Amino acid sequence: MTYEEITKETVPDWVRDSLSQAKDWMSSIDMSKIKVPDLSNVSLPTVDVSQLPGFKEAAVAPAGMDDGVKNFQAMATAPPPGPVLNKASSVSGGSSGSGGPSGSSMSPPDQDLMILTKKLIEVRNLLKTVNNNANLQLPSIVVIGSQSSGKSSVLEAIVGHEFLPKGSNMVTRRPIELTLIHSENSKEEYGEFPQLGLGKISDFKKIQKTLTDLNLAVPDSECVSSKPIELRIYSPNVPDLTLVDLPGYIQIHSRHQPPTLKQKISDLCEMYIKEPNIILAVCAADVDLANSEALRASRKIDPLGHRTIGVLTKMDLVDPADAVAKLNNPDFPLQLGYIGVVCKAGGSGNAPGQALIRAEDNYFKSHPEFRQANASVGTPVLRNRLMKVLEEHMGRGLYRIVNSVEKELDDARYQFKVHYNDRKISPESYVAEAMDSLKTRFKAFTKEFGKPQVRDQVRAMLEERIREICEEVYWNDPRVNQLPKICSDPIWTTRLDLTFASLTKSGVGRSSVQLVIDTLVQNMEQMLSADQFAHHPEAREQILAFSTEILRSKFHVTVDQVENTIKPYKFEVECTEQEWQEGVKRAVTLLDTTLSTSEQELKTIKSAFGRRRLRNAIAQIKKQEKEAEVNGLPTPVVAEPVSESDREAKLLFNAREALRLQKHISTLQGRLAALRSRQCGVSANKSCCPEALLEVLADKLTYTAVMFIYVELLNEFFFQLPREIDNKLYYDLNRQQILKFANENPTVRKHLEIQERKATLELVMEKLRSLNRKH
Ligand SMILES: Nc1nc2c(ncn2[C@@H]2O[C@H](COP(=O)(O)OP(=O)(O)OP(=O)(O)O)[C@@H](O)[C@H]2O)c(=O)[nH]1
Repeated sequence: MTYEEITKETVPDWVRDSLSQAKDWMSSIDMSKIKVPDLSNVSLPTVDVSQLPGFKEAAVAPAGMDDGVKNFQAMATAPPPGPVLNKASSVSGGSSGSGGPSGSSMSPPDQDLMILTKKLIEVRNLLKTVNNNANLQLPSIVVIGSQSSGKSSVLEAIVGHEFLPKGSNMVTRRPIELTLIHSENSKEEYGEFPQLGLGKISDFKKIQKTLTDLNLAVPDSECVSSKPIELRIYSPNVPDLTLVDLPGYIQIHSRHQPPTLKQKISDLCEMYIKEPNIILAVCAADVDLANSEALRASRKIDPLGHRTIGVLTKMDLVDPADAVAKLNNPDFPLQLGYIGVVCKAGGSGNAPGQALIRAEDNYFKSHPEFRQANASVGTPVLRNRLMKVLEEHMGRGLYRIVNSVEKELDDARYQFKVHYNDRKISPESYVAEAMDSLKTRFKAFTKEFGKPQVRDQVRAMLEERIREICEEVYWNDPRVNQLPKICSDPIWTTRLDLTFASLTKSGVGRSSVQLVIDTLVQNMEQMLSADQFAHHPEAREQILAFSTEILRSKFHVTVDQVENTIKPYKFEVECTEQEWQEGVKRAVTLLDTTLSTSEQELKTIKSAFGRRRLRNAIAQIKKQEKEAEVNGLPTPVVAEPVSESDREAKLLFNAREALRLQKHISTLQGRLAALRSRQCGVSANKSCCPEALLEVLADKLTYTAVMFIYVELLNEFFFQLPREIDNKLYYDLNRQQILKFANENPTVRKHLEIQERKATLELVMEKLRSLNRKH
């Protein structure tokens, strides 16, 4: 391509101007002082323009300049890449020329070569996060070969480190998807297992150990699994490549291995060597190529050898002349050729790296047969060829992948529009929204659960207690109906004091605080079971735990406060006439409800047994009771019948219950009449109307208790809980926990997935378009 052709195309004006300026300067300077690289097949003037005064300033890319322009700068200063299978990379110059695997960083031609591959590897990694659609696959180099053919040694020579599992017990059991990432500006070399999230591993022994463990985790009974292990290696000494190491082909299975193993390995390899992947068929040079399983498999799937590279390992183990002859393998010619390597020099085995490459280079140089035949040999040559072939295949697949990504993107955009009306969310916004809605519901609850509601609860609890006390002390005593006449009798005043004490000393503080706490916890549980929190059991438990924690921390102090403040009522209660009237009213209501409950129970018994039968049975019981009384015997007890079929016993039992209820109803009616009488209209007659006095007392206890429960417990809880929710479930969460929380909700997970897929595909599309233009 001529200078004019180059500049006419996609080059921005400022670059064209700089180059044209450079061209003018060239004619005015002394060419003899300038270093002239070999640009024989380019029609640019043979000059390294970067050496020219003023070029550097002009060529510094302005911020935001895209990679295409940067590439062009590189192209302007470097010799152009040769054809894909450049014979210059044979033993005559290639083994030392293309940058050793563990030597310095890539030389400029390699950098150029790698840009498309690098970008497409990025694209590939992005696509992997979207889905496993076969149409979105970019080519990888798949390494196949018989066991011990030297596959691992070749891969390690390319990487420059020993990191693959070793051992006799079939240690490669899963595909290892290896991505090599050339990190130009860093000296750091490390590996990462993206599926495991172990972070950077700089020790290659550790990488080897992890790989071995992952492989050996496949049980002996299965021996092989198709689940790949992903490994990424970052280094300034590796080219950008994607490789897959597979279990080696076997001839026969051993005693402990499954009989289907041979077939399983073949199937696994066949799955991987399909289009668009490139096949690296590894064969040991000391074995007859006609028997090579790798070549056999590749011939089946790639009969014309368009995408197969043959690698002959162990070249040192055969006569050099024979080795050269094997490289031309006429039985199965490959368009991408054969390359010979020695990955274990001197028989002792060098660690992969510089020393191994030097030893290999020495070996090939020390045998003139290779030089004379201009044979393609050496790991650097192999490495270079892999880069070129991968780039070429990636370039070829570009159009196909652009189309597939476009289709996927259209689909993702459609789904996003139809299902979510293009509404964007983020895991963070979802967490914030979930917490806000919880806090809003909590606030609504605090309004609903004000002092009046708490008071109702505590009062209802004390009413129940009054009922129990009255039943025990008054309503079960037959003399109580004479009370209006005999209430000044000391026996009744003493009883009144006892009743009074049993209410005030019954642990009102503890039980009222516990009652409020139970209600709060119950409400929290209800709140957290509703809506979105139903999807977040862990967060729900956490909120409940710190709610209970706040309440627990306030429990004792609130109980003490309540008990202290109600202490004066343990000795006396003063009340106004107004308060007394209110007390009487409440006592009447209490008796009314108790009365109607008893009446209802009696009615149920009557309708179950019939009035006549019941009357007769009651008469029989009364007779028995009379006889017992006459004879000075205790009242006969009728036990509850065990068998449902014992109808007679059941009747007698219920008759006794009906008798009790009749007496009870009569007592309650008597008490109601007393409470409604003029006698109970004034507070001076307390001992005649104990129910009213207990009601007055309960009211005072309730007001006092609720006041302190509100101040010490509720206010604190209402204030602290929203802050705890913010601190522990919002600010404290790391990115991982936020993602986990959001993904627990299936609706949100789906929304995020489609949104993520769309965003990734848009990014991929952008990268692909820019690459496509450059390509
Ligand atoms: N002499 C010599 N030995 C080699 C060469 N390449 C590999 N070897 C040796 O061959 C043996 C097998 O090599 P590996 O790289 O483990 O072979 P593999 O194909 O990965 O073996 P499996 O993973 O068991 O299938 C090892 O002892 C290597 O040291 C070579 O170029 N020359």
